[in-house]
Amino acid sequence: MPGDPLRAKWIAETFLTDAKCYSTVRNMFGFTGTYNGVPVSVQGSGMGMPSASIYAHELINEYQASTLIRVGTCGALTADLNLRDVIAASGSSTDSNMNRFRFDGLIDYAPVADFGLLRTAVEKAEQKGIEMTVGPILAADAFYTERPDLYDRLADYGVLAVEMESAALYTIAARYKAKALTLLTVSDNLKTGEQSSAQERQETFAQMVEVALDTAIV
Ligand SMILES: O=P(O)(O)O[C@H]1O[C@H](CO)[C@@H](O)[C@H]1O
Ligand SMILES: O=c1cc[nH]c(=O)[nH]1
Repeated sequence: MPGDPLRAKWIAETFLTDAKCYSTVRNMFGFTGTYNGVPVSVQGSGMGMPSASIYAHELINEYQASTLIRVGTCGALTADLNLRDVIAASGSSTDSNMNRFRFDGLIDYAPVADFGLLRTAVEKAEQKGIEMTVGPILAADAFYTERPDLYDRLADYGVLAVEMESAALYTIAARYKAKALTLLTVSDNLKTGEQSSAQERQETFAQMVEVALDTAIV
């Protein structure tokens, strides 16, 4: 599940065999094909938790999807991370109100990756010689923050990067007994101001997507 529907198209065309487009609703493309002989779908999720929540909910509850792997981009919160680094999100803090609403504001629910998927992704990355950093991230409602000080504070607590979907994905998967994982490529570094080029993004996406697909079919 990439956020960008055109990335879904690129993944289907580049990595899947006999991929067929099953949905163009809202231009949020979805494709099903096979990867190493195993049926796999790739579905855009859009940007942000409200959009991604709809696709995750329906994939699980209406199409019996049991494994959801997000392949996205993120902004690094620490200067230690370089552009194009690949991250596996073990857990996802959020500033979204969705889970506060879910738990009446009484519980700070901790959305986490499925451990089996995370372990498999780490193994697959190691086998491919792809360096992958595992750790917690932030799923933010807003792309443009007016509180960079809070991002610095999160970094003090080990939070690696910010994106906009993972907390909802992990929560919905947990709720409906599916497995979920978020893999990310660092496209920006919020501390250094570096940004990767379109060409660089594409090259690193390939590594991240291969790890995701190898993990999905185990
Ligand atoms: O590259 P994708 O998967 O869209 O992910 C990141 O990019 C978008 C913001 O530019 C947000 O969706 C964020 O989570
Ligand atoms: O800075 C960034 C880069 C990608 N995605 C985000 O949400 N933030």
